Amino acid sequence: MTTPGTLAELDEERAGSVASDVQSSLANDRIIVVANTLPVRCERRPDGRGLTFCWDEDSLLLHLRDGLPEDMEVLYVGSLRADVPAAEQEDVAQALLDRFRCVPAFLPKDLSDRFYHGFCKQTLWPLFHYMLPFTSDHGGRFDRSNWEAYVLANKIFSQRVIEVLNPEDDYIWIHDYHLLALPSFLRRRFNRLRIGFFLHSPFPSSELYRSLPVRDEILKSLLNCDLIGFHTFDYARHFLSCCSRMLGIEYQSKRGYIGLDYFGRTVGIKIMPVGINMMQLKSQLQLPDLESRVAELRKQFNGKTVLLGVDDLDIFKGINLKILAFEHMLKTHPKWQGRAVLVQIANPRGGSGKDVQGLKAEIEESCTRINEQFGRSGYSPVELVNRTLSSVERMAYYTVAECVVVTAVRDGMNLTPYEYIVCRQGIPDLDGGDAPKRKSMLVVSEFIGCSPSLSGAIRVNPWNIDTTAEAMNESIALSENEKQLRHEKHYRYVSTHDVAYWSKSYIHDLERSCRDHFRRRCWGIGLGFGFRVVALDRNFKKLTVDSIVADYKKSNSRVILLDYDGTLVPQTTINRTPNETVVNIMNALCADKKNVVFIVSGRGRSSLEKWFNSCPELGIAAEHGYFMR
Ligand SMILES: O=P(O)(O)OC[C@H]1O[C@H](O[C@H]2O[C@H](CO)[C@@H](O)[C@H](O)[C@H]2O)[C@H](O)[C@@H](O)[C@@H]1O
Repeated sequence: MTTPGTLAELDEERAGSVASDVQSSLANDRIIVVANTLPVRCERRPDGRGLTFCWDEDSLLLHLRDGLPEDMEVLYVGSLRADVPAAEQEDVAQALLDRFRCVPAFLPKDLSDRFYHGFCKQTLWPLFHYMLPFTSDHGGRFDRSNWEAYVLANKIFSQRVIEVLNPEDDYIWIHDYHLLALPSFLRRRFNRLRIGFFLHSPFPSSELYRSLPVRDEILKSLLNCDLIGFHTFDYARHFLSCCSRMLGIEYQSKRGYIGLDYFGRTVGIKIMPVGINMMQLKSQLQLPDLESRVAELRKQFNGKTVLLGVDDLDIFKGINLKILAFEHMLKTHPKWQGRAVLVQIANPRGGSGKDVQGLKAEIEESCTRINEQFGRSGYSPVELVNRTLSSVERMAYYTVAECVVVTAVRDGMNLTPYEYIVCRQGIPDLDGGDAPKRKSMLVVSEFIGCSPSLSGAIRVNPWNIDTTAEAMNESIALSENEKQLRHEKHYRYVSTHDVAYWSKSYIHDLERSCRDHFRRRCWGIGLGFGFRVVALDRNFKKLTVDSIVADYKKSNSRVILLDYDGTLVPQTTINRTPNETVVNIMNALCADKKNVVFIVSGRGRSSLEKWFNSCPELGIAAEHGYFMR
């Protein structure tokens, strides 16, 4: 289990090495950021003719640009949150490319449903949040057609990438669980492409992950990347143990870097929790609307202590557990009756499936029961806000809240506590009076990615209603001084580990992981007898003999792998024994200390050993690798 200290230390160590040489070597390169959705909002014009677009300022992917070198071009590939009829797609694609450097992937409706609502939301989302998806509630079986739709959708994303790709100069950065199959499609085409991946959701324990029928395909696809990023040490650890148990691939750790060897490449593992966009949040704190909204809320909750929850309406956010814990707190600490209010914002963005409808009904029922039992004139203990709030409204709630409570049963990261801390720092006159005192309190689930980074938060097991109720009581009852100290500690961390810090660190490691792609040279040579040489580089491009000879002379360490039939002897000959020239060439190659030479063949060991008896330095991998000399 990692501690905040060790994670932070690892960050600092790495950040120190985000040196200017890396930044300058990245300048003029281009990065293609691929995610399920583009960081643009679109709306149909009121007259129904065409769409209008603007940047989605709430999108994390939009702000990762802040950590990249200024002159690094960023291109986005992803889908739009809108149905675009086929007749409009070309114009929309052109407009998005020209104005936003965005490349849309249009998926047919049926495919998109089976990809997103099917495999993403019915299989991967529950599994990655520790719920076995193949129970009777979820159809009782693995739906292979949804997986096929997922693969096909990923292929369509890869085609959009390939259309704009410059394989020698571009970096690819793929995001989240929707696109786990994408690296395979890209690597298959471009062996030297620089590919990074970041998983925003949790990666579950191997004991759960192993139940997925397509577990190997997904792991292998991820291993086609050069760098795989996770929010926490635990998610990375689970991934590594899946690779070990399911694929037999072990990792090595050297000077703080973790790597796995896969088909001749080292795949780096990066642990780096994401942060928020400090600049954007700070500028929003200056908005005049915010002040007036804060004043309204202060009036509404005058004399009350506000505990706040801000969650997507999703079954893994533990919203009902929070409401039940609050109810328990009112019972066990009656002094809060009439004085404490839980405001729960339930953002309906998450979806509208059967699960979500059931969850909504359950939450509403709990709220009604608590308000009937403890409410009185002018006091409703639980206020449920069942709509999507603007960022200004959300910030106003943060500003008036004494404590934020996150009881998700699993969440990749969860940035609600971070936003809250910055909002509480931003408004100086929280207490009124002369000396502004900034304070904030957090109760957070131990099952969410931000938990290890927030050492001043009260951590809870959200399934335990009693201890969560106690934590809520403790958080609001703590001394003012203690609340200030915890706030200061959190603010220091959150303000220095923002989204720009995250992307800067990620791209630095991606560059480092890919550096030796261009250092190591690799050819495949087929000798057709009659001595016609066909040499191919890693991208299957034909090479000239001159360029091979030049590279050969330059290199200090060479591995030469030779097939036997069709390479050392003609394919058509009946006598398969190598002639004297071939044996001499083998010995000459082996005599050079810079060379390691192997014959790699499906032939039996006895004939190869006999034929090359006079070449003691020559390696033999016979019988398709079952025998090695
Ligand atoms: O619902 P989706 O469209 O499938 O997207 C899933 C969620 O993506 C975002 O959350 C994820 O990334 C966050 C930042 O790294 C992380 O805090 C969170 O734990 C991840 O699940 C988005 O913020 C959510 O609203 C989406 O539901």
